Amino acid sequence: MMHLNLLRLGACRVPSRLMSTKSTSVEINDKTGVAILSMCRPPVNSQNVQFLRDLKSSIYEIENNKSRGLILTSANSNVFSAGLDILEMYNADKEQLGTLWTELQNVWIALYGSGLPTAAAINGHAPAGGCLLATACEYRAMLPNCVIGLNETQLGIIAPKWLMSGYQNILPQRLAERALTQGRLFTTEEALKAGLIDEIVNSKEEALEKCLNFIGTFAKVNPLARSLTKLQFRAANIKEFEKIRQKDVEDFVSLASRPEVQKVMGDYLENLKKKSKK
Ligand SMILES: CCCCCCCCCC/C=C\CC(=O)SCCNC(=O)CCNC(=O)[C@H](O)C(C)(C)COP(=O)(O)OP(=O)(O)OC[C@H]1O[C@@H](n2cnc3c(N)ncnc32)[C@H](O)[C@@H]1OP(=O)(O)O
Repeated sequence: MMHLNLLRLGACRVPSRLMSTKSTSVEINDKTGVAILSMCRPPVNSQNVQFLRDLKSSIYEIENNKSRGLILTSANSNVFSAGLDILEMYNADKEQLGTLWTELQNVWIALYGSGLPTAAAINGHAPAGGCLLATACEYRAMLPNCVIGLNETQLGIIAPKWLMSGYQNILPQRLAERALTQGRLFTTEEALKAGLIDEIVNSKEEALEKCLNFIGTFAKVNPLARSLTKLQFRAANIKEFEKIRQKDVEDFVSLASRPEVQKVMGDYLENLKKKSKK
């Protein structure tokens, strides 16, 4: 209840500090100390190089400002994030592909490895890279009638191990393996049943409130002890990722630049465009 009141106050009277980049905005409520990081790259928060750089710098800024927690959400009305910007991968040269993948890695490690309590207010669809961001957080509240999941195999591509880490942290091994091999997109209701999200909410405001309440559960816990404990759970995945980081970029570039993969991207884009014009 106290957190709810603080949130309400935050909407009107409590001073808050604002920071923004071209495609993100951050509001830190001075009373709660919690930062709300909104992704705002219309129409679907697709992840291009600039967007990923903005996201990374906002995450580090929040971390360096000693905020009490980070809530990730979207400024768009029905999409949390549509994942990697396929337009930026299609017909791109190897250098551009390498840069895109490096920036995706940078954002993931910034969020997954953050010592702060992190929560995702998933106010829209979260396929592929959108799911990656949500599952890098510690808690998820999601609106009904949306989808979330790692659908890479449906696109004929493979999500590398680090990209599956968040998923594997959350889902039982058997379920994670099945969902990843099927490239399954879960509806909100299925995601709750599977444990991929923590709560279904009726509005973005309620999602933010639930996230704030989650972060509030650590109010009496020593922040350093909390953070080190969290990172102990994540250390093996982070270490594994650091070992293969450069090779992973090379593998991605080699896969994504193959003519048959480029053709899949072109066809996929065309279908997306046809669908959006209907
Ligand atoms: C595809 C092959 C990639 C091969 C590379 C190898 C990679 C290996 C590891 C993989 C790791 C991450 C992969 C990814 O993240 S790939 C991206 C996967 N994303 C998706 O499959 C989501 C696609 N989008 C949707 O399903 C829907 O857009 C939505 C998110 C459910 C929202 O639906 P909507 O009805 O609200 O909006 P819609 O009309 O579909 O779209 C509006 C406009 O946005 C364009 N658009 C949508 N998604 C993307 C995207 N990911 N990249 C670029 N552009 C996108 C869409 O085309 C519409 O544009 P326009 O209005 O027609 O111009």
